[in-house]
Amino acid sequence: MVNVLRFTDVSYLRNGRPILDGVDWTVTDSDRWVILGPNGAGKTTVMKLATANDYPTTGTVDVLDKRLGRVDIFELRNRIGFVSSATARRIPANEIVRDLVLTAAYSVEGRWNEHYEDIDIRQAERILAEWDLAGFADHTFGTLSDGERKRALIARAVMTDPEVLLLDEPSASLDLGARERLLQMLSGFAQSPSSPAMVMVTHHVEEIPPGFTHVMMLKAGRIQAIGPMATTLTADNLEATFGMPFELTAHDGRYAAVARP
Ligand SMILES: Nc1ncnc2c1ncn2[C@@H]1O[C@H](COP(=O)(O)OP(=O)(O)OP(=O)(O)O)[C@@H](O)[C@H]1O
Repeated sequence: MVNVLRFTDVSYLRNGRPILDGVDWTVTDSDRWVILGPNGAGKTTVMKLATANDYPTTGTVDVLDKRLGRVDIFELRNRIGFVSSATARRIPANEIVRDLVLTAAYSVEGRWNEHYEDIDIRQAERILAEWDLAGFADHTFGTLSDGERKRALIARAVMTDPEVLLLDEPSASLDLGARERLLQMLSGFAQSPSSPAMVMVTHHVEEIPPGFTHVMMLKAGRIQAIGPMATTLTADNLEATFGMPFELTAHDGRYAAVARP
């Protein structure tokens, strides 16, 4: 078991306000984590630290066994897969989907003068098929639906064989069918022993893919509950995190929560 992420007593202050406070969290290579919490709880800030895009104010963050602040973060970022709505905004609308995935191996957006190896081309084709994008390989990113875009960004993120895959609200804005298709794929990916550690931010228990093993529940920058999914995702912890009582049901590894009257 290898530690992929380790937060030790992490705080993150802005304008004198704690955005994160006393966060202790360890992710090992076989873990699949969900970070759940209301708007403004600090979920995206956790992702910023976990992707080496920012530093804690106090406490320490180790990413892939390297202490932030002491390591060349560019070397580290090549080993991290990250998908967020901001990632999508950086992709030119005329980028060809096959190139979008293929160029990840060379850490550039847009295809320039790289000489691609056959092995990379085969890997890109395999990953496109795995994420149900084979039929879109020659399409441009700008013509894809939201669901197809999300899958294309995940395909790009896994192209480099990252040691951790971080997804910030991957199913936000998707219609029911697109969401369910994405969740099925994420669930399959999460359950494969060859997949990297995964961390996914969401607002909704309905969006937790089966196969995710742990949950961190954040409220106002502090951990409200943390641990294995089965024992930590409870109606009581949801109430403590979201500030209202819920009826929580679980069926075949999927969860649903509705307000208790
Ligand atoms: N650099 C910053 N400067 C000032 N305030 C910040 C900064 N970064 C985050 N915040 C504030 O910290 C709080 C937590 O933000 P964050 O984006 O991490 O929350 P979140 O849980 O991801 O929210 P959402 O679910 O709405 O995306 C918010 O109130 C936000 O306005």
